Amino acid sequence: MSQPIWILGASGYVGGAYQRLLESQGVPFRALPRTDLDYYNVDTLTAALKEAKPAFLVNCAGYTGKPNVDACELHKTECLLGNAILPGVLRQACEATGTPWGHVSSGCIFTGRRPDGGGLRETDAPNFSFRTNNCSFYSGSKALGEEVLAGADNCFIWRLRIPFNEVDSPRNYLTKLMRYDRLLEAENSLSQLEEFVRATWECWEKRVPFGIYNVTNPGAVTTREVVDLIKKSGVSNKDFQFFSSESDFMQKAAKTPRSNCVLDSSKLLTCSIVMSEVHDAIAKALKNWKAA
Ligand SMILES: NC(=O)C1=CN([C@@H]2O[C@H](COP(=O)(O)OP(=O)(O)OC[C@H]3O[C@@H](n4cnc5c(N)ncnc54)[C@H](OP(=O)(O)O)[C@@H]3O)[C@@H](O)[C@H]2O)C=CC1
Ligand SMILES: Cc1cn([C@H]2C[C@H](O)[C@@H](COP(=O)(O)OP(=O)(O)O[C@H]3O[C@@H](C)C(=O)[C@@H](O)[C@H]3O)O2)c(=O)[nH]c1=O
Repeated sequence: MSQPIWILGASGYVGGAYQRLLESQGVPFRALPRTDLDYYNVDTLTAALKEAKPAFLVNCAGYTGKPNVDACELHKTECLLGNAILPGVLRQACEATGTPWGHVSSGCIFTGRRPDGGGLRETDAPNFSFRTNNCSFYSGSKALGEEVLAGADNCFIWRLRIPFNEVDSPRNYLTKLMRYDRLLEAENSLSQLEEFVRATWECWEKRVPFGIYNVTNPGAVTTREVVDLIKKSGVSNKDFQFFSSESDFMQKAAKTPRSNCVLDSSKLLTCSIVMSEVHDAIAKALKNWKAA
């Protein structure tokens, strides 16, 4: 029998969804918190991988900032360690031991769309990063994390983007929109959390080629469209107020700019990994809305 899958960052929002998925599929796994294994130490991690020989490692560990990425502006060391250094440590240890693995990256290393109006692809260079000097510290650190993984053997880079599902929670994009006093009008790709983890797991199950994948629900949605879906569902009938512009948002509610972007997720589809259309996924979450 193959060895259990390892999950780093299993105690987090994304890692929790991974645990639920593997549990539901009866796939043996080990959740490895930092307190049990110092996975930032390349020698410690390499030795542990050599001994346990996991069939696959999923990296859901990273530094996101709480309640949102504004906090990364105040915790730059943690942010760099979790998002830029850690992927390099994992690469070194996984390459040394021949361990296949997947890394949860973020679509927030992009802004806007492609110049031709299409969604940003896996082949496009990040345009919201320290290199382009227009980003939040969080986005810059995630783009560095991808740079560190360029050309890595045996590695998937999965880009998640503003997760949501049907469970009311401060980490859920739908909850955030219902709780913020005022909203930023923007166009974005989003990832339904359970569809994201299922799609990433399918990458490994189907042995699709290693490399970068945009793991977002096909299509794009504006904040106003999401608000309309919320109202239509009856989950909230709040009188939603909007900022007059991005600079109004920056002045009144944010410490650092946000990435608003549209990703093209067709590469995933070419591997026969299907996610539902984004408006449908939001409507479904709202239809099944429940307390945490
Ligand atoms: N949530 C989001 O909106 C999005 C998240 N992502 C990415 O997904 C990954 C997981 O995010 P999410 O689950 O939301 O994050 P959480 O903060 O909920 O969980 C992250 C987990 O990472 C581990 N960890 C390792 N180093 C650190 C550190 N320095 N500070 C804090 N936690 C650390 C912890 O697990 P333990 O203590 O068990 O080791 C923690 O539970 C991150 O890489 C993030 O960049 C990408 C796009 C959107
Ligand atoms: C603070 C704030 C945000 N917003 C908008 C901005 C943005 O479009 C959306 C989410 O912004 P937040 O500040 O809540 O979340 P933020 O921390 O920017 O979320 C990001 O987290 C990291 C971990 C990622 O990787 C990103 O993909 C994304 O999910 O809500 C408002 O409308 N009003 C507000 O008052």
